[in-house]
Amino acid sequence: MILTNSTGLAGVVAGETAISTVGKQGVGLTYRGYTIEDLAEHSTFEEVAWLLMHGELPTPSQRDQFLAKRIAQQRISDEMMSFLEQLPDTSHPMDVLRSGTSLLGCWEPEHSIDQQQRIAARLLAVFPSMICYWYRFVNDRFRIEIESEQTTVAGHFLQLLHSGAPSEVDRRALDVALILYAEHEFNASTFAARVTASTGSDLYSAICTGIGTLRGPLHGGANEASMKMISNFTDPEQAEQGVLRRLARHEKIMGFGHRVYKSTDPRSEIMKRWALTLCKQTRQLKTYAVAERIETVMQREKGLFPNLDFYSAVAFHCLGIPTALFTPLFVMARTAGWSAHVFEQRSNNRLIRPTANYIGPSQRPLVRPHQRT
Ligand SMILES: CC(=O)SCCNC(=O)CCNC(=O)[C@H](O)C(C)(C)COP(=O)(O)OP(=O)(O)OC[C@H]1O[C@@H](n2cnc3c(N)ncnc32)[C@H](O)[C@@H]1OP(=O)(O)O
Ligand SMILES: O=C([O-])CC(=O)C(=O)O
Repeated sequence: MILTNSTGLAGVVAGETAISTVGKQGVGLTYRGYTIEDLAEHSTFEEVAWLLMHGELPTPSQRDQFLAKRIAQQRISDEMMSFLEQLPDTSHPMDVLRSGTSLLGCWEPEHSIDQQQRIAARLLAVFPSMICYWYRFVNDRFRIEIESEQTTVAGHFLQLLHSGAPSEVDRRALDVALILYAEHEFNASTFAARVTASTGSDLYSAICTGIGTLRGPLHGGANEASMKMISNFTDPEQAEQGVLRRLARHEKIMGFGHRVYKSTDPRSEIMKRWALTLCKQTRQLKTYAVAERIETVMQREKGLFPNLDFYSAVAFHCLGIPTALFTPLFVMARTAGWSAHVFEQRSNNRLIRPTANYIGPSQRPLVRPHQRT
């Protein structure tokens, strides 16, 4: 038996994957052999989702069919709308997505593994509709039309959120963020989803597992937490003092550090450029300056670099996206990666069930209730 005392399974190889490489020798990211830089420059989120779930980039006709299917599958039923309207206004949008996924699993269950690609595509198409319908109902008391002429997830999401077609720059900025968020090897939520899949469970359950695991601030919740922190500061000097005070209290600064990358997160460099473009466009250069100063202070004081969540938060903010919807955007993208991992797990499955090193009391006689003090 192999025993590891690595807390958090750091550095432990927990399986094999052909989907992505993260930080080989501490740097770089590829999806199915393509670098993240090439994909972010020349591809689209829908092509990347196809690549992850099918293993190869789509041909032009496969891509067009996938886009057409996305439009056909973005609808939500009257029952779903009525369910969303009944949720408490105070619900966290991640809880809304997790519950919506569960319900969809009741209404459109996965009866056999042949349906897995169709269900994954349906989830990718329906999440923007689900979250925007709920968000606009709760905040504006307005029942939005779910149909839009947008062919992409990014365009559809922005159109439903803002009740108007996004500019091409805005749509592409979100599209690139979705590409960068789509997949990341055995991160916590993907690994959790694979554990669920390994028991022979259905795809909806694995996605619910992923959403629940992603929600925490040490993982996907960090983009929301980053923005809340950035918003506290009105200028770079105030940001520097604020971060120094937090570090002195041994607090973590959300959006910094990574388990696998050692010197930089390659996705952050791409997202930082988009954040600058969007901050210029919306005249929010002060927000960008605050973010850059936090980056400088973290590098100087802790030798830590921003991860994807940090500048994504700045970019999403400039796109007019409410902070509470930042982590749901991560879900919309990572559903492609989670699904690809579930398919891969299923294709060569063995129950994932490690063992624990027992550190509790040694065997002892039962103390009867009247003897307990
Ligand atoms: C897309 C994503 O999900 S990326 C991750 C998003 N999460 C975050 O941004 C949350 C903030 N970051 C962190 O909490 C961590 O860096 C993690 C969870 C990402 C990685 O954690 P681990 O590999 O377990 O590193 P760990 O938390 O043990 O940190 C190692 C040391 O660096 C410090 N450190 C790590 N990240 C940070 C941070 N963001 N702020 C301040 N200190 C930090 C820790 O305090 C610890 O210091 P110590 O050795 O003096 O106690
Ligand atoms: O890989 C990780 O641990 C976290 C991460 O960056 C991701 O899931 O995108």
